[in-house]
Amino acid sequence: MKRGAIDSFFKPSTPKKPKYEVSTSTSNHPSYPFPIPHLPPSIAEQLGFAPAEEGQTINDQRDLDLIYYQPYIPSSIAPDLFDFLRKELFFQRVVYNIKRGDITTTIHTPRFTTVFGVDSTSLFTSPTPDGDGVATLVDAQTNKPIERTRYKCTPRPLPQCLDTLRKLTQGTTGETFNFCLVNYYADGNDSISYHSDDERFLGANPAIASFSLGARRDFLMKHKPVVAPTPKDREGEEFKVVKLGLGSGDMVLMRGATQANWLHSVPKRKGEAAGRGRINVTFRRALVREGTENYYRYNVGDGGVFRWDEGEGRMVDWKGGRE
Ligand SMILES: O=C(O)CCC(=O)C(=O)O
Ligand SMILES: [Fe+2]
Repeated sequence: MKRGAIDSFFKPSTPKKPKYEVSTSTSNHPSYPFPIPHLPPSIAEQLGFAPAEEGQTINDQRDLDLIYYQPYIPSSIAPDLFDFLRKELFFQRVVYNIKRGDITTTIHTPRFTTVFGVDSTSLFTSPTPDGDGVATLVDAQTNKPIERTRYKCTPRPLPQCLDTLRKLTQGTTGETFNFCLVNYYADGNDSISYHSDDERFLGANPAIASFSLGARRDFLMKHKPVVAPTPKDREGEEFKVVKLGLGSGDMVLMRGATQANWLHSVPKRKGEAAGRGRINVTFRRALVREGTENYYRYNVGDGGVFRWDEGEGRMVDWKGGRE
């Protein structure tokens, strides 16, 4: 008997992770660099059991209104959903300039991003059920194709895989979403700094559903500085930093007064999970065109497309199929 055979006889066999079966149907659109396969049937089927756990309300500090699903995506499919999205979506690494007075600063977004969706003034017609049809952008009121000048950017419809998750999330939360932003944090050096998603184009008290897949990362929240106390502010009130160690499959719904009053971030980190990737998927609702322009500007930009390379184990410049 060969040595390896004895080893494998005595070692408890680690079951090979069943790889999902790739769907042959795809979502296509002229704005996509390449087609995106539909959700693998095994993932789609198990999503029927989501949310895997009931949401826990976190509202023990002023203006904080969260529902934390730990997890939302069943643990049986979270690893496959992570692999699928990382492999099948296209990403950008956006660089942009900000001007403050005479000074221009170049910002290198410290993560990969991608975005799909359009604000509520427009909508994409549904493609045919077999997925072969191509969605066209129409006016939400008249249902007529939009004028070419409505957007400077090129809005992209949600692919079936993300639209399935969007509908599920709408059903669970009772909220409506028309945008999907995806972040890929390649390792512990990728991050998002403290900010709030309080843009006017989201309207008052926006609800944002935020999913985590892959490596566990800390999600920190802190109250915005109270500059001019109003009657509802309490003298000397102190806020605690909220720290959620978001694991694969978790979902945080941020709603109510949260965005207006709290900042959130995913800081850089060193150590154990720092070398592994993490995907964040957020669903939001933009009400007006500025939202669409803003989201495409900061999540697509004008640089190249990246795609996951399984052999290299990293995102690589994607040049296929372009003339
Ligand atoms: O990655 C996360 O969990 C947060 C992402 C986020 O805050 C954003 O995209 O606005
Ligand atoms: Fe955010």
